[in-house]
Amino acid sequence: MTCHGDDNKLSLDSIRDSLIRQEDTIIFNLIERIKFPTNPTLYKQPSSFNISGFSGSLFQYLFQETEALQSKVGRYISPEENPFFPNNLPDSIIPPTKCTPVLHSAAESVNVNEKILDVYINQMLPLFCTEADDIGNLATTAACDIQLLQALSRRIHYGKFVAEVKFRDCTDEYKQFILAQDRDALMKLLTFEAVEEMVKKRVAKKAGVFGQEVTLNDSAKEVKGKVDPSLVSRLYDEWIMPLTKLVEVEYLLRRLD
Ligand SMILES: C=C(O[C@@H]1C=C(C(=O)O)C=C[C@H]1O)C(=O)O
Repeated sequence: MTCHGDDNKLSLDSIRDSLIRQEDTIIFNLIERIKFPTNPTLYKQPSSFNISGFSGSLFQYLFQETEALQSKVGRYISPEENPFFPNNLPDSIIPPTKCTPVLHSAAESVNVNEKILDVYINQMLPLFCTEADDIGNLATTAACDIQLLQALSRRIHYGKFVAEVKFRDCTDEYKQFILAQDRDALMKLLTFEAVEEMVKKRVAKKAGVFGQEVTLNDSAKEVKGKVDPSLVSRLYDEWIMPLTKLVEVEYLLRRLD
């Protein structure tokens, strides 16, 4: 994890630049995941496969084991990373970094990964993937899921950094609504519709560019891209940005604790 430099360099522009760069990661991981069908067998609880001592789905098993291994090598030392299965994670063998904490200590209690996982399995996958099982590629499909879910989680929980900067820039305005525990007022104050419109347009454009088939035959006819740009824009509009703002509100409500 890179330190966010000294606090003076922390700005809304620098945070937004990171969100823009994270669009690439999300779109490329989405393109990789939708190579496979929904693979409902992966997420069926309890699993139709015999996983000794485990009652969840095959996907939960794979994801929990992956997070446990990543936790051992320090993934969750970074305030940018939030686990999907935070209970009983093993300690890191890597010592904590010497970065000056940017976020309020209450940031650790803001985790919307349960919502992210629910939306992902029940709404996103059926929207982007064909409904079928591909039993021969369960592990590869799950690996794509984990990469994409961690990219989505990192982006959505970046809302903590956005909220911290907005709080520092307009402390008095935010303080009055935090003390009143006024969620609606906080949501209104932190929302920038013009920025959201640019995000939706930019991710659609990126999806079109990143999803292109590249050939050496210049006369080849235009083929359908790997991912529907309008669906990527909808992903941001209906889930990613609202969940990011939810993280912002939840963080702000705890900012004066
Ligand atoms: C992330 C921000 O806060 C809100 C959420 C946005 C998003 O999720 O992309 C964009 C603008 C704001 O409505 C921001 O102001 O940049």
